[in-house]
Amino acid sequence: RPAVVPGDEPGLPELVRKAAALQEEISDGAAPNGSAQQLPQTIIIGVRKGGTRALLEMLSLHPDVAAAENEVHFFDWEEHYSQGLGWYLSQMPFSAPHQLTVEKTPAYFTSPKVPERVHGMNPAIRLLLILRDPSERVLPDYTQVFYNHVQKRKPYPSIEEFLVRDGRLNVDYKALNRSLYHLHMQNWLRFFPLRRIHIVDGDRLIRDPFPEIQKVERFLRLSPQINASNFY
Ligand SMILES: Nc1ncnc2c1ncn2[C@@H]1O[C@H](COP(=O)(O)OS(=O)(=O)O)[C@@H](OP(=O)(O)O)[C@H]1O
Repeated sequence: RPAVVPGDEPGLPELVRKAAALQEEISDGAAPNGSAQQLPQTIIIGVRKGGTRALLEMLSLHPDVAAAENEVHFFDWEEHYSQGLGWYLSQMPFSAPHQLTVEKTPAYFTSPKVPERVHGMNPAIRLLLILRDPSERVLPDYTQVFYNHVQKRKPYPSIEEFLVRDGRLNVDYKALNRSLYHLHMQNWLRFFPLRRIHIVDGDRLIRDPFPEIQKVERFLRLSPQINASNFY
């Protein structure tokens, strides 16, 4: 249970006013077809290697969704966060007023400062979190770094050397620590009630994506537009 359950709406009118002012400043009247950049109304916060790219691509099938192509790293990288919401807005795609803007940055889930910062932007935001079997997830997390080293012809320790230290599981190993979902979840629940966080089952998303995507549509209050025939 969250220690603090903030009310949903306080601060929102102020945010909307700020965002409108920023949009005007940034889009400079040059937006195509009356579209504009909007701050995201939903964020895929993680987990790294959980299937975040697949989820974003699937969600992009919906005509009322506009997705930022790249990982923005606004709330977790100081050099971005220090530039303020205007910078964040400038990273968003142009969208029609009825569209939802979404960005995905998997590192948000495990960055302790991020929940408070996201809450500061919009306490009513809807968060998407895709999780998969935590022990399986560690492997691609290790493998990505391993391959980076191989490409540069640099040596890299075996995964066993990272996972076990002094005969015990090494929870300080980053790839393993990211799989300790309950620890990271506690940070989010201090700022957001559980009903604001929709958890996608990443293992099911691979086996049978359509039902998982239908749940996401309902959570985001999108009309049901994605079909079973979109998946083959
Ligand atoms: N439908 C579908 N299509 C393609 N890939 C899928 C899909 N569902 C899940 N996955 C698996 O997602 C893993 C990559 O996760 P992310 O996109 O979150 O990675 S990253 O954090 O952005 O680097 C990556 O896992 P590994 O194969 O274990 O590396 C993908 O296989």
